[in-house]
Amino acid sequence: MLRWLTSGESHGPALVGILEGLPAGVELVTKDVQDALARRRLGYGRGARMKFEQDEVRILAGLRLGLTQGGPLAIEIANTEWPKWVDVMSADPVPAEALQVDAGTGDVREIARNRPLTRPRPGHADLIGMRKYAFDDARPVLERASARETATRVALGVAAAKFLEQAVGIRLVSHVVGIGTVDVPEDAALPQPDDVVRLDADPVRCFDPVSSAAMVAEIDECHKDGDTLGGVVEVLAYGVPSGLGTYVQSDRRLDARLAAVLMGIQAIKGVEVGDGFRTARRRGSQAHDEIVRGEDGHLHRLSNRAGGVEGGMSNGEVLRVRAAMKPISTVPRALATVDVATGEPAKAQHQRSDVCAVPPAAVVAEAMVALVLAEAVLEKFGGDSVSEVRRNVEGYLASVPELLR
Ligand SMILES: Cc1cc2nc3c(=O)[nH]c(=O)nc-3n(C[C@H](O)[C@H](O)[C@H](O)COP(=O)(O)O)c2cc1C
Ligand SMILES: C=C(O[C@@H]1CC(C(=O)O)=C[C@@H](OP(=O)(O)O)[C@H]1O)C(=O)O
Repeated sequence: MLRWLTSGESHGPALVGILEGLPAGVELVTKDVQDALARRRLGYGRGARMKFEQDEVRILAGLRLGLTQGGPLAIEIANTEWPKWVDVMSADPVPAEALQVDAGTGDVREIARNRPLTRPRPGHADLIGMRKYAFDDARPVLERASARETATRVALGVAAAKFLEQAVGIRLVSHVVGIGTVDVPEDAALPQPDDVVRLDADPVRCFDPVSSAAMVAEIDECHKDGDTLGGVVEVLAYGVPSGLGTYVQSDRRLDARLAAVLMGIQAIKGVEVGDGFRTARRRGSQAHDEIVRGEDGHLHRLSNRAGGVEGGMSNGEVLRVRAAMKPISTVPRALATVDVATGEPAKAQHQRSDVCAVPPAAVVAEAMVALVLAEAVLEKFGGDSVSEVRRNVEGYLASVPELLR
């Protein structure tokens, strides 16, 4: 059983992630996590915070001399901006003067940090979080609802991805297929895992240069208009053996589990497996992936519209899932709201924000797919060490009858 949990606030001293159930013997070093976190910070349209804030990674437990030990992996991601937040986010009570609106310095940023947030943003968690947890200030809501938390999921996802590659040969890659009104053409080439360097270099993590330029132009236009954008990301997993997940119980279906973790990412409002919504508009003869026996004697598909999942199980083709992200809710041209301290109409609170965070959402989605695949691999094959899992995978593949291969 693989399970994970994250903790931490957006402006707290550190985020912490725990991943339990990973076998021993996964090769992992701190730099692997740092590289993935750096990738999550990329993306044209990200706000000022991404420039000055640094993630400081410390692997606290579960790893020794570059190998997982079988115990829970604990990763801390400290925030270099913490000194500015020690009073506002202090775990223990602080003297009232420390929280006064300008704390005596006259610094506008400090005033903004200390001021109670009472003008909830439509589309963010502010209003309902205040109502539900009985807060008169949205600060605690946005601190935990913030997608800063996704840094932890990306860190844990690195460990899962390393396990998948080393034990099973599964490799993942993520990219952006839509921002605003710009979509990558349906017949555009799919990136391979080794294309990650090219994707990192693209301003919007898009594999199609023409679409990428149009996406950048749309972000520029939107920024000028004081507005924000969403889009669509895609995750591909190569080398997934068939038989992960099952049709026998709905909550054990691989597609259901992928959808749940993708929907669990902040601002994701839709998920597609394979051609998803496009498949729904096709006739059956154009929707499914016909089966043929190739010259090698093995069964092959003539297409992969299903995205590598049939009957809730991986079918051995490339796994392909998409997630749709709504536009950022902190809209600079602030939306109408009500100041809940006075009951008066107001403009929603806005200090700064990303204009578009679709590229980092792709990296987060990839991490979540890695975690679910690692969980499904361990469920199907079991094993307490990488070598044991590898042996079990090989044993299963060898046991598949000739005519079903
Ligand atoms: C990587 C990433 C970065 C985000 N950056 C911002 C941001 O700068 N400002 C903002 O208002 N929302 C941002 N969001 C979206 C909010 O976290 C999200 O809208 C909020 O949690 C409410 O979404 P929900 O209704 O899906 O929970 C970001 C989301 C992701 C995944
Ligand atoms: C810090 C990150 O993303 C943040 C996610 C976020 C939100 O509301 O989700 C709002 C922004 O923070 P702030 O409101 O402080 O400017 C983003 O910068 C990150 O991804 O590391």
